Amino acid sequence: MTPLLQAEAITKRFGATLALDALDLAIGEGEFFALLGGSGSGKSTLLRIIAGFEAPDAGRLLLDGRDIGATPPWARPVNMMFQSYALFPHMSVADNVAYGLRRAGVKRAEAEARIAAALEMVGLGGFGRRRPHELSGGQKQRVALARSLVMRPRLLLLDEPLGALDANLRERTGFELRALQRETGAAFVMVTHDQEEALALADRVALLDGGRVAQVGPPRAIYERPASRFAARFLGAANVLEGRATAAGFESEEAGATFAGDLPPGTVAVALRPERIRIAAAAEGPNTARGVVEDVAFRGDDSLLLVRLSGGAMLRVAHAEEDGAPPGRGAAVSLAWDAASVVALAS
Ligand SMILES: Nc1ncnc2c1ncn2[C@@H]1O[C@H](COP(=O)(O)OP(=O)(O)OP(=O)(O)O)[C@@H](O)[C@H]1O
Repeated sequence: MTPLLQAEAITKRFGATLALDALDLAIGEGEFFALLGGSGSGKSTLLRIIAGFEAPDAGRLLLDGRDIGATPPWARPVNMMFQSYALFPHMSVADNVAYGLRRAGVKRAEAEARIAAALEMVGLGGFGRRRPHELSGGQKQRVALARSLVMRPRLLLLDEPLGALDANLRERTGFELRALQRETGAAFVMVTHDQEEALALADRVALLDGGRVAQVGPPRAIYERPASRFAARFLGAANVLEGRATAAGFESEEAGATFAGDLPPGTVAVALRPERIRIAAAAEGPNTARGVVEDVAFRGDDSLLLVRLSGGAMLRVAHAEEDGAPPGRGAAVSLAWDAASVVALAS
């Protein structure tokens, strides 16, 4: 099957800055896709290139297998919802939503029906006559969404769609975005720097680093199996321990531990999630370590322990509430984990 959108070796420079570095990506029909990365990783630049607001220096952009490099933004079946929402303050909600339809020459009766349906879809039926300043932040965002959806794009680009919302509204809006995506059947491509948001919402996540895709896959797969030190640290803040592969497994001097498991020869480091480490009665053999608790932070469901290992490395350990009171600061602890929890990193 041809993917809806393919980016092939897209490169973009701004002066001396390489914003996108021969980036490859494929997005499927009706997929909820997240572009995740830190500041300056190239997320917004990629979004703007897909929308057609920016031209790449090299590489191709294909939609349904056809090159759309020369297609102007308005002629692409793509719509972008900006982080600022970019509503026209002097226009009513309905006129804001109507804007694209007018420009596309859609007849009045059809336009009115589509505007009403789009406002209904985002839960703003009856708000058509209001002005943007008479709306809350969440409602403004819905208007911006309705304005995009009314154009029936095949691909909707969302720049930090939850960024301006408070914590309560973020969760609700996240679920609503997914429902809208299923309802419309459009592919959604969301930019975010928030890994939790990307993992929670997207069918697939591309982790960007320095203008390249560091890893791409379904949330669970990239969370459970980060491929590199960067991915392991970025996604769920795993512990990353350096060492070398030996006959016994993977020896980490800084951990004072040997990691045994399914570790390929090219392993340069291992990742171990805080919630996969348990306090043990004793530390003997592989997949165990000793250390001293340096600090404890209560987090509700669990406590996060900072444990200084005998080899010198600091390990983050999640101690579940149901396992009783966590050891206190200064306590000497033995730690253990299952071989299956050790993730081999090749770079
Ligand atoms: N118009 C521009 N002129 C010069 N440099 C730019 C321009 N747009 C982006 N850049 C640079 O390109 C790189 C990628 O920027 P981009 O905005 O795509 O990153 P981002 O991942 O979206 O970051 P953020 O999360 O901070 O928005 C950055 O180093 C940025 O400074």
